[in-house]
Amino acid sequence: MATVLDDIIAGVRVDLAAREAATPLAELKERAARVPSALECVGRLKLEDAVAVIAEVKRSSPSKGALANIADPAALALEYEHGGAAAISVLTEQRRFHGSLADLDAVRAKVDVPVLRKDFVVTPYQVWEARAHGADLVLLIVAALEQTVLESLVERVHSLGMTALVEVHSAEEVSRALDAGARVVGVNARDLKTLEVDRSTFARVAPAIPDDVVRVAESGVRGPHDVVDYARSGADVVLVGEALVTDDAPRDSVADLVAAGAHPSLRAVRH
Ligand SMILES: O=C(O)c1ccccc1NCC(=O)[C@H](O)[C@H](O)COP(=O)(O)O
Repeated sequence: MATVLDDIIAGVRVDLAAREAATPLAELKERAARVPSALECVGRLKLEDAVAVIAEVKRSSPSKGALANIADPAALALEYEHGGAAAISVLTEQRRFHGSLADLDAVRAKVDVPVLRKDFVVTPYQVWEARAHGADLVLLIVAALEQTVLESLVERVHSLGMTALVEVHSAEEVSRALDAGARVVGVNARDLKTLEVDRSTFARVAPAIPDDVVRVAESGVRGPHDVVDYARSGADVVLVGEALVTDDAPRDSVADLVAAGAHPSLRAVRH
């Protein structure tokens, strides 16, 4: 039986075919050559004494439906940046998340911190698109990719100067991510088959991620206490969407998460 992830990817492939027909790869490559180089991300995400926050621009989701009417994604991203976000995640998938490459362009033009293209990337064309639209980071989901494809996509992301955020759900997938050359690994608490969020997934899976790799806890952060819990389980970074887009004061909320991640009581845990 097809999973939610399978359905999402089927739609992504249809939309991708239309974009490939409209914009040849050669044109994308020319555009990619004209945009500023990708920002270095590993150092900005693995901080000495604090948990970094990646704040997400997320209008809608398969699990919750419509979340927020984000008329100006760049303005929201700027609020996040002013709140102390280390990077901005922009969902570019259209059908289920109501995102777009135009959102990525708008955010890229507004903020100075790294920008993540958050999508269901299954071909090199989408990696070139990410770079052509100014992304610094690209999400690659292990569960969505054969190992040889994952390896070639990680290689392509890194060869274009970007950083792959390789998403896993189990220790076995961590091995695959590391074999593929991941330097940043995200453990998603959301099961992409059932859409259930289980925050304890991070604590189970993170020990399989070596210390020199950036550990990202994705999904399920409701507030500062979840940042603290993820940090105690070894997170270097938290990636937060819903809690921020449904908040009236996203800048303050990001600042609260950043402050929680920098709390002195976490220093002993992180050393
Ligand atoms: O959010 C969903 O419903 C979803 C469903 C299927 C695949 C991916 C999905 N979300 C992508 C994400 O990983 C989250 O947007 C991200 O981790 C932030 O999560 P949250 O803070 O819980 O919104």
